[in-house]
Amino acid sequence: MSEGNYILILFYSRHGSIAEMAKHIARGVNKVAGIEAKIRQVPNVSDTTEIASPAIPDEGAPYCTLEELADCSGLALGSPSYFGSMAAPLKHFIDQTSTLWLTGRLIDKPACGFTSASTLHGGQEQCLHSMITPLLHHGMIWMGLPYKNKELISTATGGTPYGASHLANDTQETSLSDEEQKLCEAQGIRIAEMALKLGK
Ligand SMILES: Cc1cc2nc3c(=O)[nH]c(=O)nc-3n(C[C@H](O)[C@H](O)[C@H](O)COP(=O)(O)O)c2cc1C
Repeated sequence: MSEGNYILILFYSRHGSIAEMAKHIARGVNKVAGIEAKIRQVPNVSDTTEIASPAIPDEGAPYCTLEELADCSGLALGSPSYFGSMAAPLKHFIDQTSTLWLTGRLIDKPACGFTSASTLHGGQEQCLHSMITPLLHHGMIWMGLPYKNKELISTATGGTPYGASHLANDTQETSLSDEEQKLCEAQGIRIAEMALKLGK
C-alpha cells in the first residue's frame, strides 16, 4: 500500500439518495488515519445509442475512470434498488472492467455496497446481493455490517447486515435518518480499517 491510499466510493444516483449516502460513507472513511475517500459516479446510460453523456457531469462527483477503480485500496459501491437489482448505469460500468478482471487488479481488496429504495421491502437486500456477484468474480472481499452496530436492531428505516441502505419513501426524500447516517459512517470506517489491514 502506498501514499495516496483511497477507498473508492463509486455510485449511480438519479434523485440524490445514493449521493447523500456516499457523503456519509466518505465521512466514515476520512475518520480513519492513513486513507481517504474518493467519490466518483458513473454516467447514465441512454435508451438510444446516439446520445452520449458529456465528459464532465453537470453536477456531483466526477465520472470514474477504470484507473481509479484499479488503483483503489477498497471499494464502496452504491446504487438505487431498481426492481431488486443494481441500476443499469452501474452494471454498465462494471461490464467494462474485463481488463481489471484479466489482470486480477481487484483481487483481495475489500468491497461493500449501499443502496436506497422507496419502499420498506422494495428489494434493498436483493440489490446489495446483485453487487456481490460481480465483485466476487473480481476476487474482492465482501464486507457487510456487523450487528455490533446497534442501529441495525433499532432502525425503522434503512440498514441491513449486507450493507447500508436508505428508505426513501419517495424520490424527493434524500435525507437520511439518524440510524442510516450512523450505519453509512460505520461502513466507511470499517472498509477503511480493513483496507489498511489488508494493505492492498
Ligand atoms: C426504474 C426504477 C425502478 C425502481 N424499482 C424500485 C423497487 O423495485 N422497489 C423500490 O422500493 N423502489 C424502486 N425504485 C425507487 C428507487 O429505488 C428509489 O427512489 C431510490 O431511493 C432512488 O435513489 P436515488 O435518489 O439515488 O436515485 C425504482 C426507481 C426506478 C427509477
